[in-house]
Formats: sequence, structure tokens, C-alpha cells
Amino acid sequence: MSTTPIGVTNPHRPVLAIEGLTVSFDGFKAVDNLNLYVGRNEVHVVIGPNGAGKTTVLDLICGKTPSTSGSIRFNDRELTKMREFDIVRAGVGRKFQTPSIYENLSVYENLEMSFPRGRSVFGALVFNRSPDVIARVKEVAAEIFLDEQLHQQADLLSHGQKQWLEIGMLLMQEPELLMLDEPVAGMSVSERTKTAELLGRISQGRSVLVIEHDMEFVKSIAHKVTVLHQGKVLAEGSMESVQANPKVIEVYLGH
Ligand SMILES: Nc1ncnc2c1ncn2[C@@H]1O[C@H](COP(=O)(O)OP(=O)(O)OP(=O)(O)O)[C@@H](O)[C@H]1O
Repeated sequence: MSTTPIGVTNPHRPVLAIEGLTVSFDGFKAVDNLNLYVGRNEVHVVIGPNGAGKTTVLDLICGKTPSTSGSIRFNDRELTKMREFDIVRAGVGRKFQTPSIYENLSVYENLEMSFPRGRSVFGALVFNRSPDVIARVKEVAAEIFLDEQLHQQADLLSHGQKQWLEIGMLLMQEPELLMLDEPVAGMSVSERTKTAELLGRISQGRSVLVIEHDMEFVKSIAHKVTVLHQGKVLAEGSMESVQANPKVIEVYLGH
């Protein structure tokens, strides 16, 4: 008998399988019996009105907020029982809206210290100058369009370049699931185009879960879209199907 849940893109083994996930804040269910599946090589975008529960879902996945009930399986490991640090080590990387880079260090140093061996600025800078780390830093810098800024101090980067640097810092840890909260907020048009290209590339061999309000950007990156409303899934599927859904137009896109 098949136990495949309805609506799964990759029914055989989603990398991330969220089932029956609920969190209540003083009786208010910000996330309410949510099912969400993310496959490998998938850019999955979560959209929905303000307060729908999008950021809370990412907080639950990365262990920042404990769930009230339900399960979050990542490669068959149950994340709801794990600490934030162990979730990162299991291969989940999360980028918040505001970049948290070291402004007074160079692009190179920021990437170098994110190599998993580096536990502190001091430790990273003293012990990490090995050929494999140097090669990885250069590879990631090229991936995030910053190979020509390697020795530039991070505070001199544009807002968009800072966002890319933070994505690069996450890539240094080779996460299997990368979560990004409004990655193109405040970016120029050309930076948005390059970010779309970047996300397409980094989804190869990984899963990328994105929260985004900019529908043009969503169209350019999403393999699958989930629309959240009042903590529940309102609609799910391709961008075309979601955009044509009258319920989605009523509560979100029509506004
Ligand atoms: N720690 C908390 N305590 C109490 N209420 C919370 C907490 N975190 C979130 N909420 C509430 O849960 C609801 C969902 O918030 P959330 O930030 O997840 O929405 P969102 O879809 O990300 O919205 P936006 O698009 O505005 O960022 C909101 O009503 C919010 O006030």
C-alpha cells in the first residue's frame, strides 16, 4: 500500500518532510497542522500575506522556536528533538533578512571563518590557511560573484553583495538545505537577476527553501510554491497554478 502523501513533488524521498506541524503562542496557532515537503534540487518558495506564519516555519525548522506538536524530518532525522547547533551540523543553513557578516574583515576572512573547522574568529584565522580551505574560499567567492572583491573589507560591499557574502558563508558549510528569508529585499534589479541565477545554481544537489514577497522574483526562481494563510497551506503547486487560484488572489495576490 502506498503511503505517499498527496502533493509531494518528489514522492520517493523528500529531503525535508514536515507533517502535522503546529505551534501555539498563548493559544494562537501561528502554524496550524502544516504539511510541507521539499525535494532535492528543488527551489521551494513560501509566499503569503503578512502574519501567515512563513518566518515561524523557518524558525521551527532551524530549532529557534520549539513546536507544539508535529514532526519535521530532514533526511529521516527528527529535527523537533534537536538543538539549533545540531540542526546546523545536520546540514540545515539559514540566512536571516539582515546580513550577519563581520564588517571589519575581508570577504576572504568572512568565508574562511565559516569553514566548518573554524569555531571562532581567532581559531579560524590561525588554523584554517590550508590549501583545501583556500581552494574552497575561492570556489565559493566565484559562485557568489565576489571573486574580484576577495580582499575587500566587507563594510565596503553593496547591500546586495553583503547578502551574497552571507549566502557564501552558509555555502562554506555545504548545507543540504538552505533557507533564505526575503533574499532580494533592498537589492537592485541587476542584483536580483544575479541572485536568481545563484539560487538556481546552488539548488543543484541541495534543497532551497525561500520566503519571498516579490512575485517577479518568485516567478524567476520557484520550482514549487506553497501559499500560507493563517498558518495553513492555502494552495500549492507551480507558480502558474498558484497565481490562477481564486483563493490565492482573494487573500494575497489581489491586494
Ligand atoms: N514568538 C512569538 N510569540 C507570539 N506570537 C508570535 C511569535 N512569533 C510569531 N508570532 C505571531 O505569529 C504570526 C505569524 O508570524 P510570522 O512572522 O511567522 O508571519 P510571516 O508570514 O512571516 O509574516 P511577514 O510576511 O510579515 O514576515 C503573527 O501573528 C505573529 O505575530
